[in-house]
Amino acid sequence: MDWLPKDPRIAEELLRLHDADARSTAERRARGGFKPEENTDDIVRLGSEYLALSPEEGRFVYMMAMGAQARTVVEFGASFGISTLYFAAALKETGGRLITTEVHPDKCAALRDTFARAGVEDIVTLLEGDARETLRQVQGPVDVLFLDGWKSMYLPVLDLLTPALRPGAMVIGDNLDHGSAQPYADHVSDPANGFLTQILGRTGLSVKLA
Ligand SMILES: C[S@@+](CC[C@H](N)C(=O)[O-])C[C@H]1O[C@@H](n2cnc3c(N)ncnc32)[C@H](O)[C@@H]1O
Repeated sequence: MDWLPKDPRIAEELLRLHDADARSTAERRARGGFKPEENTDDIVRLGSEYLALSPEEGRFVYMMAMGAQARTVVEFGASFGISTLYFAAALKETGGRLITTEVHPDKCAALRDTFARAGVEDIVTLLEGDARETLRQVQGPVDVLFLDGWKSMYLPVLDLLTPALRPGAMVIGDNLDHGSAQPYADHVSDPANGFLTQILGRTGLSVKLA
């Protein structure tokens, strides 16, 4: 890992989580990977899977939050908190806050412990439950929206939060190579819907037009 956020408690938690993710991914590969019917939006079955950002992707979302000098970031899909901690590191520097979401109860319990160890409880609010419901309470203006929950829900979550996004807000959609993210990719790729979008590898980077 060539870079980690400078905050020592966040860096230590990230090292632990990346290591645990690598072990869990190796075990899954040894079992033959996901079976086609497992690679679905099945919340309970994937409750022990990290499905997390790589260190490079984590650095990317940190850079986006820092570049935007974000005060409010919203995350759809925390899992065990790897992306969450990269955002929290940036927000510690910008003086901002992060609202994150997770539906799996075991993951929510683990997240609360992680946030305490990393010392970011005052920056991060975890909304436990289905983000399509819990995010209804978000007040704008939102500077950065990160989409990394189940891909078929990207567009409903974006629709829910679009009124709260400030002009120029950034929307980062991970894994747009998944077929179920296509309705979202089509929506943000049409400027008539109020976004300009660049696809970088499998990540969509969109900006909300004024
Ligand atoms: C790809 S993982 C997120 C990985 C995480 N961003 C990271 O980098 O560590 C997707 C997560 O979204 C959660 N999720 C899926 N649908 C959800 C929903 N409707 N509401 C809240 N969380 C959801 C899943 O339980 C899963 O933990």
